Amino acid sequence: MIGKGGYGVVYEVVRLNSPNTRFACKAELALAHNNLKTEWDLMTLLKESKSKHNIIGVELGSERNFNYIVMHLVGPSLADLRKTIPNKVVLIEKFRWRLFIHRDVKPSNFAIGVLGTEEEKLVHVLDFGLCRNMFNKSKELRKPRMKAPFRGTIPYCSLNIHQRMEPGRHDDFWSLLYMMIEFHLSDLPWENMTKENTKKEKETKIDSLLARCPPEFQMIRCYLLTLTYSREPDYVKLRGVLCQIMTSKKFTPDMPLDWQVGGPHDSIFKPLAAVLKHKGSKKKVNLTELLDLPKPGSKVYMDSDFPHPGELEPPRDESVSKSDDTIIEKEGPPPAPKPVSKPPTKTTTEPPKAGTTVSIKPPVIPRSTIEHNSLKPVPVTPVGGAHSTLTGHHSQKPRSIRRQPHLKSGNDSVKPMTVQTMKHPTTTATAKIPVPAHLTSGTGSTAAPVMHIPPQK
Ligand SMILES: Nc1ncnc2c1ncn2[C@@H]1O[C@H](COP(=O)(O)OP(=O)(O)OP(=O)(O)O)[C@@H](O)[C@H]1O
Repeated sequence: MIGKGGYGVVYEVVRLNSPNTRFACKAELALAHNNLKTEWDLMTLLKESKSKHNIIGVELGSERNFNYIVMHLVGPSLADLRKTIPNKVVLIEKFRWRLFIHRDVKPSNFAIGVLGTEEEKLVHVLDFGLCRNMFNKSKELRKPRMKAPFRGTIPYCSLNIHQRMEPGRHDDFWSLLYMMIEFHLSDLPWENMTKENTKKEKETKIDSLLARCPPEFQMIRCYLLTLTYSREPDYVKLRGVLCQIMTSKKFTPDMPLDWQVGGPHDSIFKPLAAVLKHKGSKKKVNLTELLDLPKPGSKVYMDSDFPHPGELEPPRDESVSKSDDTIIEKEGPPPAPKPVSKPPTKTTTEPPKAGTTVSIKPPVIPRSTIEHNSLKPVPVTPVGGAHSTLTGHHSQKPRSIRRQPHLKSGNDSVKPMTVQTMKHPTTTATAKIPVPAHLTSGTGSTAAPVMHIPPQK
């Protein structure tokens, strides 16, 4: 297991007939709304852009009460890196969304490429389960809903989202700004607070936090305050300000990154570098080309280029929708998983046919010694492999809220989980999947979920 989110688990997997090539497999309990299908559709769409920052999906499938995606493996997330690197410096590369908003921008949803490969210089965006298309079929901006259900992760969501306003493109940038503050100052004061207290802190602490950050952070904040749902962010301007932070810190694209050989923390990361092949490792990555930093003499953004809070009241968003093409996203408990008809009684020890199965555990290198018998933080000792979770503190990460199961109680903590064992139908491989308690109690099925990855067509 290499990652765990609020709704599923991510494993490093290998195809049995080619055990040296590793992939990642994200598995989730099948609910009425298949988030992994949304994620898959986005991956497919992004593939067209041929951006090196995309994660390539290999297979989408479902088996009994699980859905899964097999995708290219990446390295540690920025959340993992931040916990590992003492002075917590991370570079943020460019990214731009044209049609979709992510709605869950946070450090654990960005990951560098596999350590020790060319892609360790890239940052990939993960987890498209909450993405939303801002445009309808006629390519018009969808009308904002009067009230939008809470989606995202409390410490990183914007104040608009706290107020249940329709999330827009600027809200992803607010989350990015909170992330940048966190990286710069080591933490956010509201990290473990309730939703209500987090909102208050975000309202009252932002000035004092920004006073301790590079001046460009305040510029970004002032600019974001002028944006609304329908006002498209000026990506060139925002990128210009981000690049300016790089230049003012004297970072250059050819500098070794913190985790690279020759970088300030290579001794921590060297032992974790890739020892096995993974898909995509042959790509060459030229950061100078990719970052395309402004040439000397280009515009330098000043404080005066941005309105100050209070100087420009952002206009309220225009009309809200009465009934339009907006997908109705309900807030409230998710439906119980569909009852599963009798689990198969047939167990066979026949060897799997070549190319037809994917093992749940990589048989080549033992990664960690996690026993998922509770959701308490489990110490993980990385023992090798291209990717490492580094700290193993998955269960402490702030989790995304999709269809929030516990809103009525006003409690923002994550629901406890129980463990179900996934048995591979044709081999003896098993893996334990933590399952949120609200999905196993009551009318839900208690049958052990079974995961079988069908042959690739
Ligand atoms: N392709 C991948 N390769 C390697 N690790 C991955 C990959 N995809 C996800 N992970 C790891 O698994 C973690 C959880 O994945 P993801 O965010 O997609 O799950 P989630 O259930 O949607 O989580 P959350 O509730 O926190 O949003 C990530 O932070 C990352 O460390």
